[in-house]
Amino acid sequence: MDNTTTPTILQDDQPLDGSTTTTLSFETGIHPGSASTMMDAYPTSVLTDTLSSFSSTHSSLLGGCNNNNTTLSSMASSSASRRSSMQFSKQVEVKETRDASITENADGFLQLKQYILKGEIGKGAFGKVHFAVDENTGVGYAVKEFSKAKLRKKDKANLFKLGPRGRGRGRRAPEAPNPLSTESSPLDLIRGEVAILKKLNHPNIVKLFEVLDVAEGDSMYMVFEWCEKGVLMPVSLTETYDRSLFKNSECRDVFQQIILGIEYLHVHDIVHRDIKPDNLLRSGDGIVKIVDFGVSEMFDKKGNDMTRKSAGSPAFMAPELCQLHHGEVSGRATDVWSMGVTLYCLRYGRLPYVSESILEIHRVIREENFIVPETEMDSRFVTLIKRLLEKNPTERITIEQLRDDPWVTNDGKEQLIGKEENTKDAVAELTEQDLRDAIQNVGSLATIIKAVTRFKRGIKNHASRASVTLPSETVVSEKERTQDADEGLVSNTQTGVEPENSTEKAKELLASSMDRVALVDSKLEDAKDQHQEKAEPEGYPVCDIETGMCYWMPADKANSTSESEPKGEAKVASDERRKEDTIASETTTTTASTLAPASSLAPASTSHPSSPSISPRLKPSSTAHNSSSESTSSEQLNLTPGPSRLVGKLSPGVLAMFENSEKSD
Ligand SMILES: Nc1ncnc2c1ncn2[C@@H]1O[C@H](COP(=O)(O)OP(=O)(O)OP(=O)(O)O)[C@@H](O)[C@H]1O
Repeated sequence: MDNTTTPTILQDDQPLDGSTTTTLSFETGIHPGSASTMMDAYPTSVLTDTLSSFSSTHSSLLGGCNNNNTTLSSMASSSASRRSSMQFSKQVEVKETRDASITENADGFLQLKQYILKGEIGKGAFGKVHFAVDENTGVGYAVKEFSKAKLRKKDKANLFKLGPRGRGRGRRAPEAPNPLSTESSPLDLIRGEVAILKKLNHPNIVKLFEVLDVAEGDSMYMVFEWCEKGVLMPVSLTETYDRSLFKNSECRDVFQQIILGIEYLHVHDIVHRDIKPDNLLRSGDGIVKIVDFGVSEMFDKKGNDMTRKSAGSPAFMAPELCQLHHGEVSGRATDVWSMGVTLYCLRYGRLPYVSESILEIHRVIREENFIVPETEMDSRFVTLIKRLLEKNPTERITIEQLRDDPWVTNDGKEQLIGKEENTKDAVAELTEQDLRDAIQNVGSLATIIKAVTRFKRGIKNHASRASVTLPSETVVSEKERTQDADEGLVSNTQTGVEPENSTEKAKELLASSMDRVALVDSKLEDAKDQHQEKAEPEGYPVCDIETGMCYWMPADKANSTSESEPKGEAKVASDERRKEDTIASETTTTTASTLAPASSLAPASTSHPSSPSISPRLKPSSTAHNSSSESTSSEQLNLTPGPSRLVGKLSPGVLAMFENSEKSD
């Protein structure tokens, strides 16, 4: 850890670099209406050739940009208003467009609906960020592009890491059924993030206006409020340099805005989990905007913020997250830690903990203490930063306590607006209406119910083909629900089943089953890749969804139950994954004892403690789902179960049914 740099600590009105002129202060006007606006606002590294090519020739278009927030106001007035009352804008409806197209307009710019993409202003992990102007209104936006392929890959990786409930960008509570994750549209890959952003209406949180999927091609887009002044400050993860951008008072003002934004999130049971200067942008009038809710989490139970998940940037991660198998931690407390690291960066221009490698930085964060430069003269700041970067999360300062902190309030002279006013303007909980809207966005309710019905029918048909006996109670209720769903919600009411219950159940089942299918698909894809590389004999991958192992099944061994010795297996599931619920546990309670006799089904012994139950997936001709396989026995279907109760649940029949249902829907 470097401790050689010694930032000069300055009084309230002095810039931290000790200079008398401010190079990038909030008062420094970045004037809208010319391409140089963006040149000033963004580090040159993120401005690409694309941008420079349009800057001179098309400045008129940019000049037409009519952002409401580009009126520059002084820092003093905006911070004063933040302390008395804040301007909460009206909640905007987030539009979803699923069949957008992207074309080149007469001026040579790409056009996405009414948005003219003027140039690249940044790069994210999943694609570029463009500056765009609405051709009708002249308002500027930041349009974030996502590669669907990259998102899918990440989503599948998340399935293994987190289980089906914790997938996607932006997550809902793990225990909650997630009707938003049915992935019937590519937009569902970002639905968690969209669902969170839809709920939020706060001056310090970036606004989302529209999400668009371009059916042809790999891209989809999120249209955000344009934060004209770009990132708050660039932070190097390895360098220890002094970068003095903020006056002491500016530093306080920025931190106050971060507190207000995070308080708003926390009160509404959302943790951001990736607070860092990179994710803090500024609008034209210097208002701090928290962005990037890609790893954020929304909790269903009021006040409960315990999570097992790790997310965020290593240098900003709380010590309790910097260890394997860390168990449940408070999401709110981890956000507060990241705020502490961010404040340290703002004040001293560098990170409190630096290291060349992730493992090392985790160790440093866990075990070492940061250094407060000797030149620091404000004891209030020293006390505050120590309370923020307190290693014990239960002793760490809370947002509530931050409100009264002497440095934050400048000894009470610069109080924050009240908590009630700050947090009033949000939809705190997902309502029934929200769920309905979300479902309508991924397809009509009828389609969902149809898909669930087909799925359940498939399970039942398959179960009977595999000599599986469903417990009578389950069979009856399955039958009832199937009929209900077949006949629509009206007949649900007629049969005494509450529509909501039935719908909820349907959504839950569909989400769970689609998760399961995605899981198997992704495992099979990995296994296929591996074996293609090794030039294995003709065959196909099979997957044991119980143990999470994938195997290569040579074609000639396909029907031989005694030849199912795995080889070349790829271990793909974690212990956590194995603990995840299963389709069986939600739909039927098939047990090993209800399966066909072990003699006809049991595989040869394997090197694994739990012998694999192998379900062929999209197997070529001999066992593919076709009319002849409809009536085959479990043996012919190559259901080679171990003790798993899941045998037969994800066989070709069920999977093919899903594929067909996806196509037809
Ligand atoms: N709303 C916005 N207004 C202006 N510039 C933005 C906006 N959003 C992003 N940018 C620019 O694009 C860059 C990349 O942003 P983005 O959030 O995509 O990156 P990221 O942190 O890698 O996120 P992710 O991991 O979600 O892709 C930012 O650093 C910023 O320069």
